[in-house]
Amino acid sequence: MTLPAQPDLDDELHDERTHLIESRAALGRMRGRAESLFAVGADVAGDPYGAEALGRTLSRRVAELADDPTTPLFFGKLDIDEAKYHIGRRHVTDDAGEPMVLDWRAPLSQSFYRASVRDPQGVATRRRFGFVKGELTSFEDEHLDRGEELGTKSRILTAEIERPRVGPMRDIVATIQPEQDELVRAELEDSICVQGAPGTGKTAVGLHRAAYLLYLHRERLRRSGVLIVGPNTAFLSYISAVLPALGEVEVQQATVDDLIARAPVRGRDTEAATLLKHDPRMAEVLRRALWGRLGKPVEPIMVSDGSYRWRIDPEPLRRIVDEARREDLPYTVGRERVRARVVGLLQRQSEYRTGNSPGEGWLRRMSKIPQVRDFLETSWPAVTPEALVVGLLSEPDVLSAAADGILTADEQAVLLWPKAPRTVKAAKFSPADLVLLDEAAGLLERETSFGHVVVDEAQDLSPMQARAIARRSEHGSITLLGDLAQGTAPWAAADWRDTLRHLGKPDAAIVPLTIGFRVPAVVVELANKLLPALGVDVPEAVSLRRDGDLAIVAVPTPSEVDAAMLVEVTTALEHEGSVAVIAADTAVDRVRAHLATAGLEAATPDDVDSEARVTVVPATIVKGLEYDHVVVVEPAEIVAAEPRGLHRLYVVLTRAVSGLSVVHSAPLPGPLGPVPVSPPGTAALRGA
Ligand SMILES: Nc1ncnc2c1ncn2[C@@H]1O[C@H](COP(=O)(O)OP(=O)(O)OP(=O)(O)O)[C@@H](O)[C@H]1O
Repeated sequence: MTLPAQPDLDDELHDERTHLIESRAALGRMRGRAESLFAVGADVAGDPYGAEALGRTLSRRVAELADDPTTPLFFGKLDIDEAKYHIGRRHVTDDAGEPMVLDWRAPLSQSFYRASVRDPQGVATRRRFGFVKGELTSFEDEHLDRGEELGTKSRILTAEIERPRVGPMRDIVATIQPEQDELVRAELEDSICVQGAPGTGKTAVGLHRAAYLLYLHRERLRRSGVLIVGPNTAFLSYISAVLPALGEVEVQQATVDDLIARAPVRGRDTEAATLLKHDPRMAEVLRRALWGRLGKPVEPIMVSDGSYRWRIDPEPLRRIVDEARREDLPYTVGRERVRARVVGLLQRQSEYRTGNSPGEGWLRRMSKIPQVRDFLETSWPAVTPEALVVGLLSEPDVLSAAADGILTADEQAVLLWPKAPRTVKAAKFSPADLVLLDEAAGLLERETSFGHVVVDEAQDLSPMQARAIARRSEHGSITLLGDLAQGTAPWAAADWRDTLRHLGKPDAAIVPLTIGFRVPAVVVELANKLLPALGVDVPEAVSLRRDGDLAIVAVPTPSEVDAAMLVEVTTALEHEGSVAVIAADTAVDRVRAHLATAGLEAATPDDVDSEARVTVVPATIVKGLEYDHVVVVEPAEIVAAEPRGLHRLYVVLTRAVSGLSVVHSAPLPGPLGPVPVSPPGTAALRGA
């Protein structure tokens, strides 16, 4: 490793700074050219549609070329076969088109992440740059050709992961680790499932994979789209800046609830009904309820057409219905096919008798005549997802016919609404009904499929939610990210194969990530005590971080908890970085009020741009988030609040980047046991 301390190194640093200034200027010119093209775009495009499309492309290009002066334009350099390549966030070329900075996703850049002494990939020297607020301040060389390799001991990697956290998530392009890079650069066709302990970089990997795939398959994925699914809006706003910083401005982000929100939620369910509605058996019940609506044609179709009479007997009608049914099409598509075939039979009779081919108008008229409409209404009736679900949940006969042999009588009773709504429109759907509506909609019509879907915190997907995502990725691939130990939903997965099956990707590879970049070793050690009680088989996290503090603060009575919390918050505020107070949901208002009386206004977790340094976060929202210092209030209360409370506590205890304080008056939940007081890091037991 070399540091820029000697004169020749200073010269090198100077040269690198010059290259940075010149690259920024070149990027500015690229952007200028894109902006002037954008300005004249409307004039050169031949028609309004062309102008619109061109305008969109050019404005996207302008946005992609934005330069953020606070982040380095390049962060690394490769010395390969005497040639030198700077690696950065996007391609920058000089006026002659010669590369000044290579995009980190370019094939050549892969060696920056993967080359090693054992497999140098032609790299003689790998250089990493240290930056402060966009200013180049240092560099670090590994002369692979001389057997020098730093791995995770890189000073620049250490500085990056120990950096105090503030605000939203940042990209990790400068320090992606080899095992992460393999996932980021996996083929578009490959669906993968990443099982990783807290802070192992799953979210980071998923977002960088999206950016990588968009780079490599730009046109294809722009057409089909890339979707990121996260657990809640606080999480989505936390990650929202990462892809734009990588130049990707068109990726959709949504929660599963957003995806399936086809009706307003106005109703509630019992816990038992919610569970049942998320059960994959409901897919079969709905399927039967829908297809059970088909009727056997018994009447002929007889049509008077001017001086002609056409007739189709029940037998050919039955054949048409049976054949269309066997084709296994979405219900609505099948219905239209039946209509078209019936009209086709009428057309053939007409051609045979008149010797002429009837025109478009005749065909349209025949497809709408009452006889054809009535036939369809009895043998393949029109239905909406809402009508199907309302029928199932409010008509005992419909439910028992569809659920026979699938749901017990008791289960059916749990599902049935006490009173049927007067009309389908008046139905009050619960959140769980929305998964049924989405399933029903998927039976009726095919969803458009994204080219790639990244699903974060996937351990909490119910089978029915997984099916909703499967419908949106039928022709695409998936990156599934999660940690079975962090499963808090009642239907949380115990085995990734089950989730993958529901997602329609049963053969996806399951890949572990085990190096923790967030949580200090002393805190990981505490959280890991919960693992044996969580009932899942996952590898423990191994923290890269030797720094960090843990304090367990015991107070004698509940009334003293808030005061102790305030002391921890105030102490944490003496250091750089964000501070979060995480409490049981029911305690959040009280905690917030206590902070306010001390003059500390606290932000809410979805307000990532807030000036406030302290955020109060309900335990149920904190999944996927991280804060520099975390104060956990009364763990026993967090555990008691829900059936999978220990899993929730595991999530809560693994949010801290530099320090964790646990404040309690009730005994700590069993598995936490005695607290470590020895190195690594510092752990302290405080108490009144
Ligand atoms: N290669 C890396 N270099 C620098 N920082 C990294 C790297 N990988 C991950 N990190 C950082 O570690 C932290 C945790 O990453 P991330 O949130 O992606 O983990 P996760 O596995 O999704 O965690 P959780 O299970 O808690 O949701 C983030 O601050 C991220 O930027």
